[in-house]
Amino acid sequence: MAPILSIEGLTAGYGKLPVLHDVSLALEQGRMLSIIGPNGAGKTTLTRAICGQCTVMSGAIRYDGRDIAGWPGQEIARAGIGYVPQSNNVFRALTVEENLEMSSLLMERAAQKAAIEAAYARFPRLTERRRQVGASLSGGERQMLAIASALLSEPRLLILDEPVSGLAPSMTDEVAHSISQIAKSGVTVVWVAEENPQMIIGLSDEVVVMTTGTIKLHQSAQEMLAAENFREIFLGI
Ligand SMILES: Nc1ncnc2c1ncn2[C@@H]1O[C@H](COP(=O)(O)OP(=O)(O)OP(=O)(O)O)[C@@H](O)[C@H]1O
Repeated sequence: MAPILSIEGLTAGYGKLPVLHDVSLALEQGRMLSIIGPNGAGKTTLTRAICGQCTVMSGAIRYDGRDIAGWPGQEIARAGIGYVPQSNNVFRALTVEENLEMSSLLMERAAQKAAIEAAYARFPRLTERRRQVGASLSGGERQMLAIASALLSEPRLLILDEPVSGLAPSMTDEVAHSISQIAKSGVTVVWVAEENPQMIIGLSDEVVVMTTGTIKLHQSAQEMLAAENFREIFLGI
């Protein structure tokens, strides 16, 4: 099967400054990939490059067979890639319900209603808070809303930047469980993980370790967890 995402020799960054250097990566449909690495390794920049939010200097980003490198973010979203950045990912002044409506504006009314109900079914916590504004949600509830909003357009690839960082342990478990369910439903998930790497890798199929704008290691989650130098990989990188 051809990979749903295939990155070849990608150099990308901000303005004229490259941050990613010659990055190559392939991911099959339905897999869950976690990206780990120290601060400044380029994890966020890699997710931004895929989603059309930084400058691609060279290389290809093939999604579903098409080279989307350099496409505007909106077209990439329309092609089926959902993106949840780490912060500023909900409309803070709007209620939960209004956030979901905003993210499904282009749908027909009946389809929109059904999609929003499906979002509440997936995240029951949001149902209880449907009249609360984004700014008043807890960190975990905000991530749930951001993920629910991204799912409304039914992406086949969902990219999440540190969705559980800074959350309380019980919220971390709840959000991580939801993401795992999303992956089980057939959506390909790319997940940037900073905290709780062991738990996140345990839920993933594959792991990429990044350092200084390059991919240092790409292996199965099982291999990574079984590696004798597992702790070194995290503490040493
Ligand atoms: N908007 C920007 N403009 C210029 N340089 C940037 C910008 N955003 C990030 N960088 C630089 O790109 C490099 C990689 O940052 P990036 O955020 O991708 O790393 P990261 O692995 O996600 O780390 P962190 O976990 O700290 O977010 C850093 O040196 C950072 O300073």
